[in-house]
Amino acid sequence: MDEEMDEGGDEFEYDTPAIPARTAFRCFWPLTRGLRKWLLVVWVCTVLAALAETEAILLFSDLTDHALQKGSLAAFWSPAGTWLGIAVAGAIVAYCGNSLAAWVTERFVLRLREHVFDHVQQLPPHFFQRHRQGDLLSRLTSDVEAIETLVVSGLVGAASAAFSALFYAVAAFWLRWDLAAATFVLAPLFWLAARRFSGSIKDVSRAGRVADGAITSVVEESLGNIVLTQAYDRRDAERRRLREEASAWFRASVRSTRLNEAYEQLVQVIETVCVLAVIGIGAWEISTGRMSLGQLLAFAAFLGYLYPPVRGLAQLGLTVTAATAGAERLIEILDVRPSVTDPGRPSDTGRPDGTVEVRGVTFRYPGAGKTALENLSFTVSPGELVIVTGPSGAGKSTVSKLLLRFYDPDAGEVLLDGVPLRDFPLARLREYVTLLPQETLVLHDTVRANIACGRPGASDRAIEQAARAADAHDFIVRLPDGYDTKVDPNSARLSGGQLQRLAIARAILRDAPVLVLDEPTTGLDAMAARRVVKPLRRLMTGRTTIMITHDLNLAPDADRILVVDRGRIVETGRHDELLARGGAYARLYRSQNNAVMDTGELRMPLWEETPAPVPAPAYDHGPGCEPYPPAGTWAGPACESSRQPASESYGEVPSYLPDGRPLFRDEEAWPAI
Ligand SMILES: Nc1ncnc2c1ncn2[C@@H]1O[C@H](COP(=O)(O)OP(=O)(O)OP(=O)(O)O)[C@@H](O)[C@H]1O
Repeated sequence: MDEEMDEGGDEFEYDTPAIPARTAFRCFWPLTRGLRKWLLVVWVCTVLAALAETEAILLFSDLTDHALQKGSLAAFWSPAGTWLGIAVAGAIVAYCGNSLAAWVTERFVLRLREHVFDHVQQLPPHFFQRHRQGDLLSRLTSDVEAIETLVVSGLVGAASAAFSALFYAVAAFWLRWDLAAATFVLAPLFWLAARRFSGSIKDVSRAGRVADGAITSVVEESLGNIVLTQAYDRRDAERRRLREEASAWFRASVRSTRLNEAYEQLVQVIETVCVLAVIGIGAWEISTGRMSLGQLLAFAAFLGYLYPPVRGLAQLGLTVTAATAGAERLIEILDVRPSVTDPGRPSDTGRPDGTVEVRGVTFRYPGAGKTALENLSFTVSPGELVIVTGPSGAGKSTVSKLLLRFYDPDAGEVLLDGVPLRDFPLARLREYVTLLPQETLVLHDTVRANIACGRPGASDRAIEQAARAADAHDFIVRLPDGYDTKVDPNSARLSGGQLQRLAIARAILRDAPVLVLDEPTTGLDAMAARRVVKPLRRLMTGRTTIMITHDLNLAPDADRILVVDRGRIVETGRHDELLARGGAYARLYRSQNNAVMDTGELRMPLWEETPAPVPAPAYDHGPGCEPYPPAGTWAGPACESSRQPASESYGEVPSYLPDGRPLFRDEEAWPAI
């Protein structure tokens, strides 16, 4: 991240705050809307199943005392029949309840995942720059499942366990209240044991989740950079990185198992103490004739049934505590607000003509120390091509982010046909303003779907016309399945230039009145860049185009060029005017011409370079700013040889190619589609 980020602090880079389970539960409970009646049914089923068990135990006591002890078969049939009936009914109820519980649980997970995913998709670009992708993935997958344990299974489990425990306890008290009271004295031991372990289990589970996210991040980053890894033989370094994160996960995982196991064994011991107490007291009661064997066995059975829910309740506390660690990580993301939202009262203007006005815009990235744009103003009329250029870090891409309304300016306004962007519903605004970003974005889908996402529902004919206009049709039909060939972001099947032409076809199909092109030829080799220029021209025809670029080959065609530096416009004019002025643009242009040739024959022979010792005049940004360019950064050594008085070198700028073709608008109009 940039220096200013460090100065300003990072709004996303803090430890995940600890949240009590109750708060986490309240945060996600609203998502159970519509499912709550089913939760109630699940709960009723659980209660009925517990009632059936209770009745079965009482019947068992009856059978022991009347059929077994007295050896009477006649006393067997009636309670046995009732028992069987209750067991079958209980089984059906339990089956229905458990199946319904699984349905409710999965629906909740589905809903939660969509909710978080939808939220994440609205977050501003800097959120993704400051969060590791792998960590986000882990939050969207395993942490989402953890919340389910907290909200749905946790709730149903707690209610079922509480009611089962209550029934068995009431039945035990009903059988022998004094014996029950004696054993219940030991019940708090379960609670004490759970309490003793809960803090450590939460810590270890939090550490495990963080490590899990880190592992996914390392794997994701490493595979994403596989060429770098292999070319620089970074396998050991990457393995070490993975090992570090995996070791953290290993430690957390082993510790978690140890804690859970220690808790389990402790509970077993407590249970044994309780059972022995019951048998001891029971033996004494039978010896004094105050209790029958059937009663003692039934009592022991109730205890046997009572402990799992009591234990479950205590265990549930631990599970919920562990799940809270996942909830904290999700809440941290859900608390990040999107930087822009739909207007309360959207403007109802129709399709705009495409006049874009940036009026006195100042903008600073959230958490950044310095402003990225400072009082920026310019207007682009429908059909005009304006190039925004300038040195790296000047604020060019930030302009594109404001034009697409990824952010709102801190001061000033961006307007489309005189209407502030914040008054357009976001979906409509992005129909009117199309971005062709620097990195070619490809969906994991067919070529056809990749183009069609410019205008969902477009006919095959329209898709093909767009592909033809983007000079993509020919290579598409040569693909194994033509338009139905699957491509993906890492596809080696298409070259950078082909992917770019696919993106152009998509933009042509979208047919927006305003186009924002962010470095459309950057990263392409000379041949590929040349093949992209024609389709680009077709795309731009008749639209308001704002092209952000370092590559000044298209500059002669621009109606205006804005040179931006440190967030301000430092020069504006047409290509030839600016060259003639001999200021920042001229130096930029000259430095580019002296740099690596990147678009081959597109580069125009603008002047004969004659070495001259005259230093380039410094550009003054105003009070407090360094002269432009700062020594040694702007017009580097490559420019030294070509510095010369502006009037001499840029007086006559050719506007035709050597072969007589005019620069840029040299094409026949492309038929509209
Ligand atoms: N997400 C961000 N958070 C904080 N500062 C940022 C962020 N993105 C960019 N900046 C800063 O804002 C300034 C303008 O950045 P911007 O990306 O607009 O420059 P640029 O002119 O497009 O550069 P380049 O030509 O290298 O792409 C730079 O100082 C940059 O460090």
